[in-house]
Order: sequence, then C-alpha cells, then structure tokens
Amino acid sequence: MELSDGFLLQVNNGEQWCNRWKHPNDDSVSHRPRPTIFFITWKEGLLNRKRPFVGRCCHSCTPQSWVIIYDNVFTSLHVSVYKLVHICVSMCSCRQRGWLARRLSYVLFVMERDVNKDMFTRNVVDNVLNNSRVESAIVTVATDLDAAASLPGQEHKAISKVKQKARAFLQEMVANISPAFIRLTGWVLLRLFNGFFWSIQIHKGQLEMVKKAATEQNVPMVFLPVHKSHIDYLLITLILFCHNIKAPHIAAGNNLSIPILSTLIRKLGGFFIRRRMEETGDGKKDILYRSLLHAVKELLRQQQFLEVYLEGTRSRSGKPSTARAGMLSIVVDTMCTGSIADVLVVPVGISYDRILEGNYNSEQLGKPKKNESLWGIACGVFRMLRKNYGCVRVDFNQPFSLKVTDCRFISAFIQKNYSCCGHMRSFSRFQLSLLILKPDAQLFEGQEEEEQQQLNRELPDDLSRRQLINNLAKHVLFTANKSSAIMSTHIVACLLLYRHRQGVVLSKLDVVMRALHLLGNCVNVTSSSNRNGEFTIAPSQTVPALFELNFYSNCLFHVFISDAIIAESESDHPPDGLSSLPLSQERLIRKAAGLSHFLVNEVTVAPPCQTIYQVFHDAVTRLIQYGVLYVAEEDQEELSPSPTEEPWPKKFPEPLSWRSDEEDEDSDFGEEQRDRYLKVSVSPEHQEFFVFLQRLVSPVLEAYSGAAIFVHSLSQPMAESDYTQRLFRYLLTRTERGVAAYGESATHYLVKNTVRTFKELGVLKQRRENEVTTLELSSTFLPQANRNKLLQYILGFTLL
Ligand SMILES: CCCCCCCCCCCCCCCCCC(=O)SCCNC(=O)CCNC(=O)[C@H](O)C(C)(C)COP(=O)(O)OP(=O)(O)OC[C@H]1O[C@@H](n2cnc3c(N)ncnc32)[C@H](O)[C@@H]1OP(=O)(O)O
Ligand SMILES: O=P(O)(O)OC[C@H](O)CO
Repeated sequence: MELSDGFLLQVNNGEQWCNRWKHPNDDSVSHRPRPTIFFITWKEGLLNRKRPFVGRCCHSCTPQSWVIIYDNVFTSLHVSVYKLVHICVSMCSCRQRGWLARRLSYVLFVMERDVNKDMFTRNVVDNVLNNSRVESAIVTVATDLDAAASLPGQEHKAISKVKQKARAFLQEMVANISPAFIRLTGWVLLRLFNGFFWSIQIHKGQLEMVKKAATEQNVPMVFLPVHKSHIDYLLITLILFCHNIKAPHIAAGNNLSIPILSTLIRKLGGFFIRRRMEETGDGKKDILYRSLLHAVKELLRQQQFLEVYLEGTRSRSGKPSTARAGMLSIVVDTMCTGSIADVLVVPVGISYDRILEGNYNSEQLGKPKKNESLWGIACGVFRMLRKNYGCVRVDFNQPFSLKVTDCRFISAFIQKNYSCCGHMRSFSRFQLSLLILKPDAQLFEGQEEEEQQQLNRELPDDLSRRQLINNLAKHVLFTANKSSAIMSTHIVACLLLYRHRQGVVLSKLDVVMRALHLLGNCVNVTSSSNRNGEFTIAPSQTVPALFELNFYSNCLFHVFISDAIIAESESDHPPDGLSSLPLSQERLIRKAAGLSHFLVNEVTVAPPCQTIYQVFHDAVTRLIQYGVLYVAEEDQEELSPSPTEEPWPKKFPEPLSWRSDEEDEDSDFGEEQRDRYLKVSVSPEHQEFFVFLQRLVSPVLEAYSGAAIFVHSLSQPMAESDYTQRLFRYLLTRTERGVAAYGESATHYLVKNTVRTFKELGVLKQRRENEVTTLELSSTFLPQANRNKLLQYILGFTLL
C-alpha cells in the first residue's frame, strides 16, 4: 500500500495544532508556514525507509515492457519523492547566479524548458479531411442530404457543404499548441499551485522512467490518468513540462468549450470531443462526426502524445468510474492497422488530500451540476487561494508497449479480429441473475432466455473485440487507481467511519494532525475533562459531512476490497455479524465471487487478467496469515461437484482467454479441489479488524437493499429520472431520520449505480420513447416472490 508521505510523519508543532483545535475552520491560521521543516523532516523520514517502487506494469500482460522499460537506477530513486517547486528551483540554472536571478527563478525556469513549435503537429485538419474514412463519410452524408433535398445531380455542392461542416468540426477538435503560451501558463501555474498546495509530490524515478521511454522508444505515448479534479490535466502537463517532456494532446469534453476558455485550452493541448456520440435527429449514427474522431490517428501518426480520461467524468465517489473505451479503441486500431509501429501506454494515478471541487457534495445531495463558465472558474481559483488544500501526489506508472509481441491484450485482439479465430468466454449478467434466482432458474424460459441466446450467438466477433478493448481500459484504470497514493485524510476518514464511528481519543488514533485539520467540519474534536484533557475525535453526523468523509474513505476502498468482500460473505448474518460455525472455504469464495459480480458498478476486485477465484483465494490465504481466519478442519474428501454445478474454477470463466492450455495444466488452481473449513479468530483484535472489513462494504449493501425494497413501489412504467429522484428521496429520508445505519448509503452516486445495476441485472427494463427513458419491472421480476429473492440475496450478506 502506497501511503502519502504526509502520513508517515507527525508534524511536531504542538502549539500550532492547539490553535487549530480552537479555530478548526480558520484556514488562514495554518495556510502559510511550514514548508522547510516539513520538507526536511519528511525527506529524512523517507530516506530511512525501503519502500517498494510503485507503478510497475503488469508482469503477466506485458512481460517485455516489464523488463525493457525499466532500469534499476529508478529503484535507487525510489525514495526521491520531491516537491515540484523544489525540483524547479534546483533544476534551474539560476542557483549559480545572483540575487536578481534568484528572484526571477520561475521565469528563468520556464524559459529554459525544452518546448518548441517543431515538436507539435502540422496540417492535421487537411490530412484528416483527406483520410479515406472521412472522405467516404462525407460522400455518404452528402448523398443523404442530396436525396433528402431532392436535388439529384448536385453532389458537388452537397459534398463541399458537408466538407465545410467537417472542417468546422475539426477546427474545434484539433489543438493548436503554442509553446509561448505553455511557458506563460507554466509560470502562472507554478505560482498558483505554490499557494494552493502544501506540496506537489512526484516520484523522481517514475519521471525518469517516462522520460527514458519518451526519448529512447521514439513512439507516441498515451497517458491514461484517473480523473479526480479539473486540476488533473493542469498538473500532468505542468509536470511533463518541468521535465522537458512534450505536452500531450488532451481529449476534453465539449462541456469545456466555452468562449475564450476554448481558445486557451486549444493552445495548451486540449481538443474537444463530444462525451457521447449521440445520434443525429433522425435516429441515425452521426457517421461524419465519428469519422472525424479518427483525427486522433493523425496525431499519433505525427508522433504526438495523447492524454485521455477514460472515465469521461470526474469521480464523484472517490472510486474510479467505469472506463469508456471509444478513444482507446482508436489508439488500438491505429496500431493494429500499421499506421504506427507501437504506442506506449502510461497509466497515471493522482491523489489529493482534500476535495478541490466545491460542488461535489451538493451533487451528492441531489443538486444538479452547474455548467462550466468563466465566472465559475474565476470563483474556483479565488476559493482555492483562500483555502489550504494540503498535498497532491501524481504517480506515473511504467509505460507499457501495445506492440503485438508484448501486450497480451493486443495479441489476443489481433488473433480475434484480424485472423478471426477463437472464442471469448465472458461472464454474463444472465448468470448473475441465475445466482440470485437459482432455485427457479426455469423462470428464464421465455423472452429473456431467447435474448440471452441471441447475445451468446453474437458474442464472438464485434462483442469480443469490444470486450478486449474494454478489458484493456479496465486494466489501465485499475493500475492507475492502485498506484494512486493513499493520503492521510483518506485513512483518517476511513478509520473514523468504519472503525471508530462513535469517536476515539486522539492518542489512540495515531494519525497526523494535519489530516484532521484538512477534514475541517467533517470531524468533531472535543476535549474531555476526565481524560487528562485528551481530545476525542468523532465523525460529524451531518449528512454533508458523512458524504464527504465517504468520498475520502472510498479512496482506499480498493486496498481492502477483496478482504472486505470475503468478510461480508463470511456469515449467514448471525446477530454479531460473526459466525460461530466453521464455513466451507469453497462456499465462502463462491459467495464472495457472486457479490463482487453483483457490485460490479461499485468495486473492481481485480484486473481483467486475474480470475476472481484467484483473487479471493489469495484474500482468504492472507486473512489466514494475519490470523484473522483459521482453519478449523480440513476436508479429507476431494470436492466432487454436485450434479447441477460445474466444478468451481470453471464456474466463473476467465475474462480473457489468452492463458494457454499448458499454462492451465500447470496452474495450481486446477488442483485446488480439497475444501477446508474456516472460522474467525476469537481474539478481540482480529474480530475488530473483521468487523471493520465488513463495515467498509455495509453502506453499499445498505443502498442496494434500500433499492431492492423500493423496487416494490414500481407498479407502472416511470421516467428513469423520476424513479432515480424518488429512490434518492427515499434513501435520504432514511438517513435524515436516522433510520439508516450508514447515512452515506444515500449518496447520489450510489443511487444512480443501484438503478444501473438493476437494469443490467434485468430487474428493471428500460424503454426509450420520445427521447424519454422509462423504467418498468421486467417480466422476471414482476412476481413479488422474485423481488423478495433479490432482497434476500442482498440481506444474505453481513449488514452491520
Ligand atoms: C506547463 C504548462 C501547463 C499547462 C497546463 C495546460 C493543461 C491543458 C489544458 C487543456 C486541457 C483541457 C481540458 C481537458 C479535460 C480533460 C477531461 C475530460 O474532458 S474527460 C471527457 C472527455 N473524454 C472522454 O470522454 C474520454 C473517454 N470516453 C470515450 O472514449 C468514449 O467512448 C467516447 C467519448 C469516445 C465515445 O462515447 P460513446 O458514447 O462511448 O460512443 P460509442 O459507444 O458510440 O463509441 C464511439 C466509437 O468508439 C468505439 N468503441 C467504443 N467502445 C469500444 C470498445 N470497447 N472497443 C472497441 N471500440 C469501441 C465504437 O465502436 C465507436 O466507433 P465507430 O463505430 O464510430 O467506428
Ligand atoms: O466531471 P464532469 O462530468 O463535470 O466533467 C469533467 C471533465 O473534465 C470535463 O469534460
């Protein structure tokens, strides 16, 4: 687990912190002082620790990059976590110069960076317009126009009209990077960020690795970061600029295309795309726009770097949102069709101590998102200047090559699409519904079954291609998220919500004071007179505070998630949440796998190259090693699958089928057929940890059980937006009245996810009529008994 460096330190300035308790929300008290001491203490603390190098690429998916794009020298830099500003000053030649030069260090620093016009694109618009796919799209659209206007014979006129339209689209889409503007913005950002943040932390070894790959491999790089804030893309370009790495072209949602700002954005590398490829007015695909999206190919052909936010939106939960793979599919196609020899993919993790965007909480409270505007941006900058936002850490992962010989995703992709062989096995939602309704599997006879068979027939070609690229996107996002540093605020929020919800004395919670200060109103700090004046810390129980703490806590959800799901699946919910009867490991893992599939919109337990079985098996082994679980008895009999069930490891097929048969034969998993019976340790410490794990998932399960109860009220079709709003009101009322055990179960993102999951599961059926999406119960879940089974399935996990 990667910790924020702040977490490793205690800042020993008692008086300052006493003041802070007296003025917990007065940011001005703490905003300015501390850097030098903080930096030295922190650096010394780090130098004595051997910490693993964060961000190596996946050994099993990209074995060659794992070796080639790495150097042991990066490991020796593993403790060199720097403050960006320190790097700037130390790298700048002004150190050797006089007083004035030192005063002008930022100016000199940005002037010395290596950025010039020749690094960037030329003639992109014209080249794209001459591309064969674009040309044929223009002709098709022009022909349609022609026919619609009943003007046969006027093709040329129609074509030039469509071409003009395409040119206008492209001019919006294509960036026009200006080195001078980058320098100027670099200077402004260095100054601004110095005020916004205590420090911007980057790993020198990681940057060296990226730089080496960028200079030696001479192929385009694609940066794929997690998306937490609008500051993300400013930070990445700034960091690359500071290290003389070329600025990437950034795919920006057209919600940011507002006057003045759009010009600035294009000068800094942004290019605008629609976030949804919505259909044209007549319900057809907008083939012209889609073909123009392939301008990205031209960028890659001209060796440009690209930056794509796979989630397409900033995380509102602290957890990464689902990856969307359209842009990535263009990158993959560009390489597979031979337009470029290779691409290096760089997942990027970003972590903030504190939420930067003021509107997240109001969105979670059900208020609509405010559209971006210049005024909004100015207010945001002003707000940031007045507050203290702690630290930010950016982790660049090891670049990996997409080349066929290396990346197994791509070799599988090529095999499936360019030589048309093989079949993809994929877990379907249908199987999951079966898990919930197992005893009545025959219920699926009829319409849904037919739909499913149809889907299965269609699986091999386009769906498997999509699935592979989706898996690549999921893997990258998983890696980027895993490499994101855990900040002290995340740890404190998590401990307060799920370990010490009723409060804890400060001395017991051994954390940095700084985190408590940054959490501000979300925590209550009280001084108890009977405990030698010790401070007690407890989470504030107001709804906004719980939502905000939940956001921070979710940032370390991925660290515990597989253990937590095992803990959740451990019992058939006895009153204390801890079963006294030994539990079959095989049953436990099966139940955990079911839950992780059910919660697929909330958690990603493993990257697509690992089987769920493997991950949960490892989690059980880990919990046994910790002593939290112990083996009560070994089964002497080999597990023999029941006649109705497949042998376990085959039950949930691997998402990717690149493992050869030989590898499968060598694997331990095939042999793991002997069951054993597990119990939870009786030691209070272990039980406390186990309950903590269970609590981590409880708010999510509480939201889903609430949604399963609410589904009973859906007696007739309802607009999706109304349904979501009513469900949200229902959950929020439970929270406000104190009925909900976990107030954070009513966050708006959870509400939206439950609706999405129930649609995917086939509980809710959606129809689109007159541009409105309506929801109704599917025929399978029309009988109340089946809706009850859904609820019973959720309640079958431990809800503490
Ligand atoms: C030192 C100086 C400092 C300076 C600092 C300066 C900093 C820079 C400033 C400038 C920055 C500006 C702001 C940047 C903002 C970034 C953050 C964002 O905006 S985030 C928001 C913006 N970013 C994003 O949204 C990026 C992520 N989103 C995506 O990639 C989306 O998929 C989409 C937007 C491309 C399409 O939307 P979607 O509704 O999904 O559409 P469809 O499903 O219809 O698919 C379209 C096509 O893709 C295909 N396809 C799809 N999936 C697959 C697959 N699995 N497999 C294969 N193919 C797949 C599909 O077949 C189809 O192809 P075709 O049939 O037409 O040939
Ligand atoms: O989080 P969103 O949905 O406001 O989108 C943020 C993106 O950076 C803008 O395209």
